[in-house]
Amino acid sequence: MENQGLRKCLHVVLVPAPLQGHISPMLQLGDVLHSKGFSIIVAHTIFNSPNPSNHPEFIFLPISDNLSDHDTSPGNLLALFKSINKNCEEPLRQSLAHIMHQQELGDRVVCIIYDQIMYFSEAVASHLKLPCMNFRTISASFALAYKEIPRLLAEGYIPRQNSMLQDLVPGLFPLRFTDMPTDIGSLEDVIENMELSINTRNYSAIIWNTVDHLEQTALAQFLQPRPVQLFSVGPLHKMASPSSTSLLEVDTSCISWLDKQAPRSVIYVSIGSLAFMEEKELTEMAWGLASSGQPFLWVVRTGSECDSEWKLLPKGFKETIGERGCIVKWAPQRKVLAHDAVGGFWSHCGWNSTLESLSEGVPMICWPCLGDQKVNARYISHEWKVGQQFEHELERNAIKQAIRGLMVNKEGENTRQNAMDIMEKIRFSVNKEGSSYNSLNGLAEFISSFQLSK
Ligand SMILES: O=c1ccn([C@@H]2O[C@H](COP(=O)(O)OP(=O)(O)O[C@H]3O[C@H](CO)[C@@H](O)[C@H](O)[C@H]3O)[C@@H](O)[C@H]2O)c(=O)[nH]1
Repeated sequence: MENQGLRKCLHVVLVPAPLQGHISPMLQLGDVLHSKGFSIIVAHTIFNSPNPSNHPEFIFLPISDNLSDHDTSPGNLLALFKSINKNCEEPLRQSLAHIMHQQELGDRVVCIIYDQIMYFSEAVASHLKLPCMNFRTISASFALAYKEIPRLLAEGYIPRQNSMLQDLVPGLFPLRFTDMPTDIGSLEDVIENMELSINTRNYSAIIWNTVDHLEQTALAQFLQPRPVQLFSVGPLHKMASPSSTSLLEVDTSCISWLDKQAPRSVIYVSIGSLAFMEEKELTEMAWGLASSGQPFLWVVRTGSECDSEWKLLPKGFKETIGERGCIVKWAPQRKVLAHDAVGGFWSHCGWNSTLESLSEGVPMICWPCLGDQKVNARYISHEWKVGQQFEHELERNAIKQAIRGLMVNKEGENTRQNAMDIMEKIRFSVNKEGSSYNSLNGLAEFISSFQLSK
């Protein structure tokens, strides 16, 4: 039962991790909770701060972090997460204590919802005697694979010889050892990071940006042997307002270019906010796209030292492709994937991109780069069968064949049909009485109950 009038005075504190793939779903969660009547406080690091002007309905609370010059390249992520957890606890505690003691908020702050990476928030919640909830922006399938690493180590399955990396992992079908998340840092780092998140399990519930239809089995397995209240409320971008959650400036000019392309003819290429292509890989990708014969929209991210994406691309490429290719630094991805002209997505398989593609019925070519992406790619290609995994060296002929295989050849037709079927299931889950819709209402009731029990 909705009780929006009562909720208006209840404030929920969100603590997003300062990375694009984490901030977006947290702001979307804030948006849907706001639509359920709650007031939203976003307690964010100054480093990679979200843009408050995109969300005038939220209160933004900057937390000092000493992170101004931190590097978000993949090799430095674990160090970044450790710095955040070391530096941010006290500033968050002080900022929240301050606003809670202000007359107008009083005891109306009801709970903290924190990104899994921001686990220092648990100590803050405990200090302020607030309940807290853990928010997951990754797939449950990945979380399960990560959680199983100690078992696989104890049973002697990992580390594994290179020649046996294609074997299936016992108990984790369809994953192979090569898909396992043991490359996030050293194996010790993986274990330490995981221990930290397991040991800090004092949260009242997990909120997961996923869909039961896709991940029910992984979710159930993940929750064993210590079940906890779970709300699977994804894909959040389908339930939130379309306000921008982007940290980078979006180039919308590609939409008018897409308007001129034939339905389902365009291959969209993007590898998210963290991964980069090396110069040689960019060259191969460029000539692979050129020789595929398909129109393409390619997000080529430049480092700050290079002001034009074209400077990174091979000589003669621009002239060769003419109007057939559109290159941008950062695209309005959700709009792009929803556009009729887009027929395929060459993706790194970040979880947000995966959910965004599945929600629009766009089949994928999976080119995972880091972290959870190999697990997602395996599920996309072998469980949901909505994509084809690219496992060759990034070389122009292989790229051309993969693109034509998905976009033109007969083999892509089944993949496309599966993607359309999954799109329908996702639409059903976010509509009235669907699993995510119901889960979101359950979450709103759960949060309201914190106030009643005060
Ligand atoms: O030109 C672009 C490219 C991307 N995006 C958006 O950026 C987000 C990218 O998120 P994601 O696909 O999850 O990739 P990453 O940014 O790489 O996200 C990190 O965080 C995710 C969630 O934890 C993980 O699944 C990824 O592996 C990890 O790299 C998506 O919402 C996209 O819509 C744009 O708006 N414009």
